Amino acid sequence: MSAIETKELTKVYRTYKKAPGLWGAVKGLGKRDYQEVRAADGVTFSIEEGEFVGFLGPNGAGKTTVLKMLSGLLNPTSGTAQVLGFTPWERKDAMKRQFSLLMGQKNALWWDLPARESLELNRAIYGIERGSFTKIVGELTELLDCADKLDVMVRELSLGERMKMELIAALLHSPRVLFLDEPTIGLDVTSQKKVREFLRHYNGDRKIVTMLTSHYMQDIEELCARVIIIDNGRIFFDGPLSAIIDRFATHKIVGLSFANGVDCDFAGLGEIVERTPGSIRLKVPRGKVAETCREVLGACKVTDLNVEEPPVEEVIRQLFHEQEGVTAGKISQGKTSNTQHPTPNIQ
Ligand SMILES: Nc1ncnc2c1ncn2[C@@H]1O[C@H](COP(=O)(O)OP(=O)(O)OP(=O)(O)O)[C@@H](O)[C@H]1O
Repeated sequence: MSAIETKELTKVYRTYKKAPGLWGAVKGLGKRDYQEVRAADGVTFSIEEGEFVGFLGPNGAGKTTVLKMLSGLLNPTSGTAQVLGFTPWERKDAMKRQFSLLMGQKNALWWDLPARESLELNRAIYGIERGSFTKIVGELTELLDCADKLDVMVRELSLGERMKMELIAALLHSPRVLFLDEPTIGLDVTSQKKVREFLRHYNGDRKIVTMLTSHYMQDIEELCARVIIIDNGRIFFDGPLSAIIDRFATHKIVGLSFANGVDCDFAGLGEIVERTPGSIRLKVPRGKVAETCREVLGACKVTDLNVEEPPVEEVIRQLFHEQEGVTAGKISQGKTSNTQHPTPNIQ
């Protein structure tokens, strides 16, 4: 059995749509208009023990909603899910002891207490023995390099230090499944790197199932072999990160070097993305690479030529940008984006 399995998992939020102003409030007392938001729409996937999966999508795609259902914080509208054999929204203690959800935008630690006190509270809640507690906190603080911050009030910690403490709190009971919702959000580059290194080490060591959402592509590139991409509540890609380029990249980068400086006219051959006195890099549609290379070699004195794939980060950003354009287009045409669900046009 897979560690996580969902079938047609769907969540429809029903929200009250208030007309503006005082008159709107009065009218709302009598008749209410509701709007439906289909935040997760038939989400189906499975994740095996030990996998580290990136869960990607533009803002409002439905990532947090799915993670909340998998953590038992939300009941679905329909569909099923199993986490370590449990139905999450039944909120069984046995499941609670085996998973953790860390939300980068929310605090799990007491703001006005040192982190150590919150960890002590979690120790009592999970019934962790004093000896194991001391060992686990010692190991995690050493790995995250933050032992000297355990007795500082949480509100006095920097964002990066606080996130390290949040990670320790999330891992104190040695969960088998970890849901991370933007754990590096707002962190400086050094803290992001430290958190990534820690997560890689921890997952490698413990083979813990990890699902990670992040808007920082470096997190995904460095940590996740597999990615699931969601938009408008629907999954439209599930596979190896490396396959994203094959499937979605629309162009390649052709690099050219010249002995006597760049002396050719590149108009019409492709978009120039970089230019130096002796070289040029062109963004060329995938289907035209061979033809472009032939033309350039025939017309210019080229000393070196190479063809590169675009960075995966750029491909994903472009993908999301296009998706957001599609959604914005729908809104501007007067349609409600979340109640109409054509499969994204890149399926
Ligand atoms: N409690 C709620 N009530 C009504 N609508 C909600 C609620 N929570 C989320 N939504 C809507 O559901 C959709 C999905 O939201 P969700 O937070 O799951 O997206 P997300 O992919 O996590 O986005 P982000 O990357 O911006 O955090 C959005 O349109 C959002 O406005």
